[in-house]
Amino acid sequence: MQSYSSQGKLVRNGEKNKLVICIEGNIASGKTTCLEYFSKTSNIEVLTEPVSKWRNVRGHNPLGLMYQDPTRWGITLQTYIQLTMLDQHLSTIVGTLKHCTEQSAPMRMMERSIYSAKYIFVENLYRSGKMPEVDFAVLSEWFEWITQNIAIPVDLIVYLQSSPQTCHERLKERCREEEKIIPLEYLEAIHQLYEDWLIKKTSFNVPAPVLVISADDDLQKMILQYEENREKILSGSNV
Ligand SMILES: Nc1ncnc2c1ncn2[C@@H]1O[C@H](COP(=O)(O)OP(=O)(O)O)[C@@H](O)[C@H]1O
Ligand SMILES: Nc1ccn([C@H]2C[C@H](O)[C@@H](COP(=O)(O)O)O2)c(=O)n1
Repeated sequence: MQSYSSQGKLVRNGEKNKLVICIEGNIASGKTTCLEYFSKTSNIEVLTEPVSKWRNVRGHNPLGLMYQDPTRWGITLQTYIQLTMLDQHLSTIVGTLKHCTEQSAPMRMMERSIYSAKYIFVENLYRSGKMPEVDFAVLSEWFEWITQNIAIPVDLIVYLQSSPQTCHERLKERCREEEKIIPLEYLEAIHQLYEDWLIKKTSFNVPAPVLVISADDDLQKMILQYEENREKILSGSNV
């Protein structure tokens, strides 16, 4: 079922009252770990990035191909990521949420968003000279059509702000096959784009208030920070 917003954008039925929180941050900054922690909370639907799809679409691995040859495969991966992120933004809550009551509206916590896919990763490929101008133009046309015609509400962005060095250490520990060739400079470029977007707010539209959590700490300290910020996060507020 669908309807239209006051701006004429397509809206999925029943989506209007649901809080949407996006967890943003560099590669291996701890987003999935954060989502796992909050998945134990009642009434939260957690959506991690569909990385398994990016590694296997009908037997092909666009994530691996992109790291091997970004100029050739960047558009392939990013087109697919844009589709899968849109699918996540629009998907309806599945299954029964733990202890869901009528008084407390269900909440969705997502890893990243269609916005960071474009403003961070596509932008990085383009600025670093690894995405041909025509590929960038086509992706931009798609992104603009989607965001102008479909309501993609986000209520709060939680930015896990971490140093590129920390991410590099964690990435090596996680040891995802495709990512073994990622140099520190790549994480530095992604970090800078995130800072310009969410901290300095000088690059692109920020679709929601931003709550910044420093993410260089060990796991125990991160849990303390999540608890300190729990109320803000669950009410979709950064103040
Ligand atoms: N606060 C932390 N301290 C140390 N290691 C961490 C911390 N948070 C996550 N990790 C580890 O770092 C790696 C990347 O974390 P992950 O949550 O997968 O990051 P992301 O989802 O942002 O890519 C994983 O191996 C994870 O176990
Ligand atoms: N738009 C995107 C989003 C993610 N990636 C890459 C970066 C990582 O190698 C992998 C998963 O990210 P993580 O959750 O570990 O931060 O996908 C990309 O290239 N473009």
